Amino acid sequence: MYNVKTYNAISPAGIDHLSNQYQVNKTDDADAYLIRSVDLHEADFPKQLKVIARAGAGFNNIPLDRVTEAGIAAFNTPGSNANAVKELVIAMLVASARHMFAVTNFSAQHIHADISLMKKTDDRFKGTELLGKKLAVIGLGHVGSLVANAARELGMKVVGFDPFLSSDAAWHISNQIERADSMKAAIKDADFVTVHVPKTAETTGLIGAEEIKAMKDGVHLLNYSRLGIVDNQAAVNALDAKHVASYITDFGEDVLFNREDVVVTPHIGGSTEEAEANGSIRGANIIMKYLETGNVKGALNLPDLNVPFNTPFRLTLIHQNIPNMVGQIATKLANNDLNIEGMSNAAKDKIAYTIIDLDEEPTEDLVDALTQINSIIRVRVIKNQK
Ligand SMILES: NC(=O)C1=CN([C@@H]2O[C@H](COP(=O)(O)OP(=O)(O)OC[C@H]3O[C@@H](n4cnc5c(N)ncnc54)[C@H](O)[C@@H]3O)[C@@H](O)[C@H]2O)C=CC1
Ligand SMILES: O=C(O)C(=O)COP(=O)(O)O
Repeated sequence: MYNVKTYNAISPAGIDHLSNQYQVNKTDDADAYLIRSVDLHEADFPKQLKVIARAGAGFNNIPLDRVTEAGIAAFNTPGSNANAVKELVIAMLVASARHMFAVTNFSAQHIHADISLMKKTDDRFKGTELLGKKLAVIGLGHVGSLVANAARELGMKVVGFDPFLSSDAAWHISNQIERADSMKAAIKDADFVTVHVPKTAETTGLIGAEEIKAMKDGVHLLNYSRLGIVDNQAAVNALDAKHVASYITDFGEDVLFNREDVVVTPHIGGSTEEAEANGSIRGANIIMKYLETGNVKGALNLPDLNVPFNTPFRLTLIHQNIPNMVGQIATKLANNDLNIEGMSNAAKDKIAYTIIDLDEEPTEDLVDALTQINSIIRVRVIKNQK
């Protein structure tokens, strides 16, 4: 039986997807965590924790260095909630162009009045259309590409900027999206700017005072990525100067509250029934695959290694990516008279991962001996359940 611990509201679809070999939230001493955006930076991890699956895209809540040092595999589920974010961003584009937040406030305050009369004397709620306006999309991954394509479908001119665009992501972008070579080129004449990049040291403050200054007067700015990617104080200064028309973000901060020109949604970009179910089912699949086979695809801190599991036992080893590791491991197995049926190895940056298939069960002494090799981080024995 494997133990899974969940954090945040995890869709029951993912919990129900786990096989009967799994029990959920019965103990803190879990083999796997299934999480959303809980901040794990200060968390201690139980010794037997082997995998963290983040149901969702952003993984800045996981202390990847510390998790890797503890031999814990970490995964996210990029794309599982991208459509949810896209739909909300499109809604916010329309809402900002049509002053929808000021309009609903006005209506709420004039509940008994014939409010349709006001528009005959007052044109403060006259909006603009998206058709023909220019949208700059910063970051063209799972979310950004969907936003760009949808805005194009609405008749907007769309320009994208993503210096690290993967070839896979490029396939999903309409050929009608203009490609900018720099952030400045993308934002300079955009009516709307929306940001869809992960939060990293490099993207913190990506949209600061200088970038906002380079935008055109009356721009609408959207941040559905993370707190800190847009410098909120710089955005407020530009709103005060009437340079930015509105700022719409999923990540609130004190400086943003009580302003008519700011809309803060409470981190709900990915909060739909469908997106939460997608993410939790993908998270459950990741956990089952990793715990039951050791195979890895798309981890944040381990290389891909997918080997059909056809022997009764398997050893998996997470270790430093340095010379002679595989030699040392093979020698320990030979010293224990264990025949290697199959062996595969892959590396990602400083970390390597080795899978060894065996007909016989490795002894505890062998596992101890392997664990004691300098630079081996974690050794696991997996019994084939099939
Ligand atoms: N508000 C919400 O509820 C949600 C927020 N997000 C946030 O959106 C982010 C993006 O999500 P996905 O599109 O699924 O991730 P993704 O990994 O598919 O795409 C991110 C893209 O950003 C690009 N990028 C990285 N640094 C860049 C830079 N300096 N300038 C321009 N582009 C850059 C990458 O090359 C990549 O194509 C997540 O990391 C998360 O923080 C994602 C889902 C829901
Ligand atoms: O997937 C993401 O990056 C999100 O921001 C969604 O976060 P959540 O799972 O709703 O806490």
